[in-house]
Amino acid sequence: MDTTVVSVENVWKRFVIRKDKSLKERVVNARRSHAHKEEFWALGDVSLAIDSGISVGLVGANGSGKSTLLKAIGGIVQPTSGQVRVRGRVAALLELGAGFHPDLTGRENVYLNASILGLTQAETDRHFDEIVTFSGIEKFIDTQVKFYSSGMYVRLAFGIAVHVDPDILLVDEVLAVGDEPFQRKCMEKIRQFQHEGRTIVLVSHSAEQVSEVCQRAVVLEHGRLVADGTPQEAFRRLRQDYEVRIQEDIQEQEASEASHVATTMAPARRGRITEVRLSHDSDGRIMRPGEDLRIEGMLELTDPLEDWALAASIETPLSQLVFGTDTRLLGQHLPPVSGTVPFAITLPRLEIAAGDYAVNVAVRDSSGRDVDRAARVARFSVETRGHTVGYIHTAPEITVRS
Ligand SMILES: Nc1ncnc2c1ncn2[C@@H]1O[C@H](COP(=O)(O)OP(=O)(O)OP(=O)(O)O)[C@@H](O)[C@H]1O
Repeated sequence: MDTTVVSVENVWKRFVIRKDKSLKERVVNARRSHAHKEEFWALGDVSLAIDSGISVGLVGANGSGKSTLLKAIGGIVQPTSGQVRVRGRVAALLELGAGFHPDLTGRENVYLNASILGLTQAETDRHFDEIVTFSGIEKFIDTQVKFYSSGMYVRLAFGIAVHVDPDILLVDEVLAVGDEPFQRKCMEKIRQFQHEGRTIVLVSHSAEQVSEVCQRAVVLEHGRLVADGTPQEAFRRLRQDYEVRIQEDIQEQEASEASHVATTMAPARRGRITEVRLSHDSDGRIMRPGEDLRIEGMLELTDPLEDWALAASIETPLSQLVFGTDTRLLGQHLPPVSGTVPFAITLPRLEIAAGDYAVNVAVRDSSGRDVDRAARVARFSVETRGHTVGYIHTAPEITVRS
């Protein structure tokens, strides 16, 4: 039996962007057809088949085509070429307010939306109270939606989407707009949907959310599907790409700082952090939780340092701080140094979860100012046998009494 409910075959989507800047330019160029238009391919040859009852995450950098692909699945965007086939009723939660008429009240929009999604008036009557209660906006149901806050929009849209009995639910990032209790409620509803065997396609930048909800994730890059696997595999791929971009940004920033120093009277650097490496370099930078992480490097000082501090931190590819400290915080007084100074920082028994991490090192003077800061100067990956989410690693022991 064919279990495919969403089939995307060699889909390409071209947008035409007008390059005119002002109204005057538009009027002047109105008759010259192509000169001021630019074609842009938001999707390039994307193929994807989704089985019934599966939850799939669409992930990728800003502008990579996730929303466009979701809209193509929802039938809101027509592919320039290729085919999208969908079996079953689709409910889509797209960007804020999409599908709502601003001048109509919440109540009128519920009926309008439900009828677009294929419900009769009688069916909508039956679900109406549930939708309003779920949304928690009883007081505002007879207010025009143009006066709603973004959270209220999402509450009502989600309320409608989940009560129209969809076989396939498409969700674009919007959930992040709701407050925490509402997000929790939405996640519960999504879990209930999964339990009932419905299919979910979720666009999200949150690794935690995709890992929690989806069994599968696909990565888009410049409109192309570049990876398809478990959420862990997808985010690993994405983080490698992000790491390359972050390194490029850092290099650009350093180059511009250097040229700033060269062209202005900015004070020259008093020292540099060089040759930073991890003790795991020889081992392909793969660690297991509970191992020691040793960071070694050199300080090349132009001026001697009297009262100074050495700092180290670990962060994720998305720049979330996992751990950080410096010798001052640790109450450790470092001896005066000058010239070339080797240093080593050991973080013993690092119980860190599987993932990719970057190391920052900084040297600070007596006033706490950076003498030098080596951002994302070394990287390592941690691999574990089992699967957990979050930043810390532990091997849980779970017992159940029966
Ligand atoms: N209606 C449109 N007209 C012109 N260009 C568009 C249109 N919709 C999307 N695009 C362009 O297509 C590209 C992909 O957009 P899309 O919204 O699918 O990306 P995304 O991966 O969802 O991004 P984000 O993470 O920022 O939400 C972007 O460069 C965007 O500017």
